[in-house]
Amino acid sequence: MNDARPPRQALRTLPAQKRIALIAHDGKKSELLEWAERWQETLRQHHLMGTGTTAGRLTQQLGLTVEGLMSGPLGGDQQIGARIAEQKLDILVFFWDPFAPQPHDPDVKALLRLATLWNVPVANNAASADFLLSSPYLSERYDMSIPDANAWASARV
Ligand SMILES: O=C(CO)COP(=O)(O)O
Repeated sequence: MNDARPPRQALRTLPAQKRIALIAHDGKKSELLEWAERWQETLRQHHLMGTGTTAGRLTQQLGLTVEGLMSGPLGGDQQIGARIAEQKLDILVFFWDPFAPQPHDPDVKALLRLATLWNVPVANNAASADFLLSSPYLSERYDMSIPDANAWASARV
């Protein structure tokens, strides 16, 4: 089995104003909307993005400005994953539904894998999202470790 791993870690500093992705599967959308309503004043201070339907609901029901990407089953999870790989996302709030298999389950798994790999803070439910948004790091710069992509590439040529 290939067990290659990045040989070194690099430093990444998250900005004080965070780029936050908000995503919910259909069975969890009302829960996310309720949660976001409670946190809307805090959320307004950051840059928000989301998969198509989730972003549309947040804008329509709460008046939040949310950059809407493609709907999840059409590639939205992959777009958020690409933001992570490019260090353009700081926090992921993803209420995925443990009771409903999704047609795009491989995309969901890929997104969660990239978030873990790149050390992105993730909340999968309302309680973990409460903890994340009440962290003092939310409104401060924050230093963290990520895989050193250059060291990884040069170790493999
Ligand atoms: O399916 C999703 C995440 O996997 C969410 O997509 P929508 O926000 O477009 O419903």
